[in-house]
Amino acid sequence: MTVPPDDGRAPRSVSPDRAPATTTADRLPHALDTPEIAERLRGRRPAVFLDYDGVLTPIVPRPEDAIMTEEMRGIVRALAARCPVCIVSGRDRAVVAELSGVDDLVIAGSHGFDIHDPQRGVIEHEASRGWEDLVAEVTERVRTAASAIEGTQVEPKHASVALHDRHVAPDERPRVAALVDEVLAEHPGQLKVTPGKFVHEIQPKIDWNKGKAVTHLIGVLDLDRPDPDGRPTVPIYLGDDVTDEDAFRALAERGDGDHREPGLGILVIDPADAPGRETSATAVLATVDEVGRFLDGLAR
Ligand SMILES: O=P(O)(O)OC[C@H]1O[C@H](O[C@H]2O[C@H](CO)[C@@H](O)[C@H](O)[C@H]2O)[C@H](O)[C@@H](O)[C@@H]1O
Repeated sequence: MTVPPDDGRAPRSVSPDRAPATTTADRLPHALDTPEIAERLRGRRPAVFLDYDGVLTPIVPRPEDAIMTEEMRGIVRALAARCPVCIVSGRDRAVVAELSGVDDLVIAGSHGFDIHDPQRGVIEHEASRGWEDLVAEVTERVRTAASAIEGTQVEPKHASVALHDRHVAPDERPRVAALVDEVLAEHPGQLKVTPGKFVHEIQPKIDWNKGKAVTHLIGVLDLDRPDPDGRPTVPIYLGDDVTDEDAFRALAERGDGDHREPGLGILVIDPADAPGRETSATAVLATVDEVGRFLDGLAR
């Protein structure tokens, strides 16, 4: 295992019994270097949950250009032939299916609000519906107001609206934040905003997130039961964003005093870019290429 430089704090381990609740990105072991991950998976089956942007594709200037490469597609398909694989994205699931070119996987789109399994169809849950009119109204409001701010991009989604400001002049970005605050204030208690990479995600204020979606999927897909070879399942979640922390936490909390295998959270980030980033992940991968190598290793 790679041990970060000694600064007086205990080094981070991927072993669940010694893992603190959170750490910082620069203190995480590297997922390709640590034998502890292979150890945790020995005699067990992985179930892999994959965020899309920043994990399966690099972050690019325009959302519509984040197309998964043929190579990554091949790796994901090979992995899906060996174990359960689901994509869990902030994007709409139809968009994930289109950009990834993979339509035979379980996809939890719209931050887990909209889940679909090619075998079971739409997977219902407590946050599946009831917010449609609110989201439609807010999308229109944001679209109209954002047209006055140069460089904004509005991405309407199934259960949210994303207001991108990557191409807004830095001194104009406070106007975007003020617009988001205004919209939230117009719907007291009904909306929440989740931060992302140069994007404000306005969603219904419902206690639902990627962590809850992953936990729900583990139940629906019956992953807490041994597989046909009698192996227990270790869920693994790979993500790069703040919204992925809900999933890291959900997996870290599993197995605490119950019969289930605790999961592994893998943060995809170059720790040099965000050394102080607090995380509940258990290991790190620095790039999308490293994600490919890690998944390729799991698929063999
Ligand atoms: O949960 P994810 O699959 O990671 O999706 C998060 C958001 O990703 C997209 O926006 C981000 O990636 C774009 C392409 O690299 C980039 O141009 C943008 O600046 C990023 O914020 C997507 O457009 C959003 O809807 C997702 O919620």
